[in-house]
Amino acid sequence: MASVTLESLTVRFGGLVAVNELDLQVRDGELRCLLGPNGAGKSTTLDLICGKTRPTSGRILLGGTDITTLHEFERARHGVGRKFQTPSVFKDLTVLENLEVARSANPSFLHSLRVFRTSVQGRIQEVLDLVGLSAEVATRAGNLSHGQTQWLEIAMLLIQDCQVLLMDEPTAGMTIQETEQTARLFSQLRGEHTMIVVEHDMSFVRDIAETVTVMDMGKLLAQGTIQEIEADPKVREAYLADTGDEAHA
Ligand SMILES: Nc1ncnc2c1ncn2[C@@H]1O[C@H](COP(=O)(O)OP(=O)(O)OP(=O)(O)O)[C@@H](O)[C@H]1O
Repeated sequence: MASVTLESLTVRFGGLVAVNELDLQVRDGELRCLLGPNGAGKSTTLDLICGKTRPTSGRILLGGTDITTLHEFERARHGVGRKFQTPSVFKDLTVLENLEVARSANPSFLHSLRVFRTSVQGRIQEVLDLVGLSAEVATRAGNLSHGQTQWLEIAMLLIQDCQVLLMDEPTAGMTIQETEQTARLFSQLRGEHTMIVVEHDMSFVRDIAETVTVMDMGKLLAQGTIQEIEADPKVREAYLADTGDEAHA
């Protein structure tokens, strides 16, 4: 079970309440889009879930387990993976070497046994196929395109068996083709992983969205299908007018 539940989650930075009594429930295997204007608290919410930031109050549950007080590395061991806006791949290593390093960053008992090496290699191949990097195994990560670098970083989370994928603006800087390929990848990951995706690209959100959550000033502003969200006057006022995307709403 990898559902994510936030209960009245709050974090203060001095006088600023960046996330304010946020309640959120994301089902096991769901792909949830998180929208909102700049400074709404979206990235901070991901920081709270992965353990980079500690809440002032409230609870975070993974499945039935309260992970609120766990350190970031302990949450990673529970399968929580975070992809930041700036990719953190090793540029001097090949695609394959990056995946091997990622795999060894989360060693399990079975992983270290020789007999399982073939299955690890099989899994690496499976992940490479999934993210579309099979032809690039020997390419230095520094020579990948921007989109390929993002996919490699996602592959590094998948190879660590992350059940929960927290993605912060995964398509930022991508070409239209790369964005479309990322939408296809996310559709394949849906059902297998619980995903929370912060995005500003509304056409991408329309392609991938099931339920959309909109935040504003640290609070939940609206939640529903993309059609409901785009028709919601509160959302149009607080957010969509800013994205230049209101014509589609
Ligand atoms: N470590 C921190 N210390 C102090 N203030 C912070 C910290 N992290 C975030 N903030 C503030 O909290 C608020 C929410 O920031 P956050 O980055 O979560 O917004 P966001 O919705 O992700 O915005 P954007 O779409 O611009 O990335 C902002 O006012 C930000 O300046």
